[in-house]
Amino acid sequence: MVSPAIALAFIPFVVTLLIRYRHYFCLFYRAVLVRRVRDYLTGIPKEERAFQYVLTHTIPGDPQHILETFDHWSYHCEYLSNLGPQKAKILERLIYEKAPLRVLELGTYCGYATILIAQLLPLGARLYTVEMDERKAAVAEKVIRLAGFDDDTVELIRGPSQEVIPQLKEKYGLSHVDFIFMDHWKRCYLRDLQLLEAHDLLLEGATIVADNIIFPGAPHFMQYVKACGKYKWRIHRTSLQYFRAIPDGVAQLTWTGLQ
Ligand SMILES: C[S@@+](CC[C@H](N)C(=O)[O-])C[C@H]1O[C@@H](n2cnc3c(N)ncnc32)[C@H](O)[C@@H]1O
Repeated sequence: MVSPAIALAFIPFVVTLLIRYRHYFCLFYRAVLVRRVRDYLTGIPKEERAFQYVLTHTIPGDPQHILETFDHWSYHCEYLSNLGPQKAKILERLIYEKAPLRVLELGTYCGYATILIAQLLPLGARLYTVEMDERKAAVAEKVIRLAGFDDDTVELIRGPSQEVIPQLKEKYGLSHVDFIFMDHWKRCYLRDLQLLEAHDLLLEGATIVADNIIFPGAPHFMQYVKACGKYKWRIHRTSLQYFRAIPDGVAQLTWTGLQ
């Protein structure tokens, strides 16, 4: 049995922890607890609820308006792990600068970054986006079509990245990519980067953008990038989507072509 005096001594420690990490608790509350309760009460998955809101509040065929509607939902209703408006500016600038023709996105989710990228692509460019979760892919498909993009501009590939990447050349006719946006599970970043290298999919000078490099972080991926000598890299410091108080970063790599 813990004596009341010892228990009392812990109170300042617990209070300090709660104050210091309040934003992370808030994230856990919004992203996990609220989601579970609403999933249970409505019987509809969170991403489908978000889509129903977007469908009734947005202008079809206007990708920018769809993005704003998603942002409104994520700020005011339920947290979604979309790229969000701050990081969108970083990605937007890079797409403008690089004007890529063959883009690969790993982790489509609801299609937020997909339509952000697709609306900025030069004429004749194509975006391949990979999602392994069938329910999320179904929502993304509806969002992509709602934004007005057809199969020639955006191809949604259903399946885990580790199975899709080795098939990109033969099955999807994608000989090389010049821009990659990695935003799937962070533990897959390193494996998939090495898969892209092994299957000779990276065009010299290709840009790879990897989200959530600080929170939750991808330390093995960054260690490899820094040590292997095959990439030039930099980190764009920003904050977690829809949580300005939680620091995060987006990594920008350039493939030098050196094996
Ligand atoms: C953070 S969300 C992506 C957000 C999206 N890029 C956006 O900005 O709107 C991560 C998504 O990656 C998907 N995912 C995770 N690991 C994957 C893998 N190995 N292959 C394909 N999809 C994956 C998850 O199902 C989830 O939908």
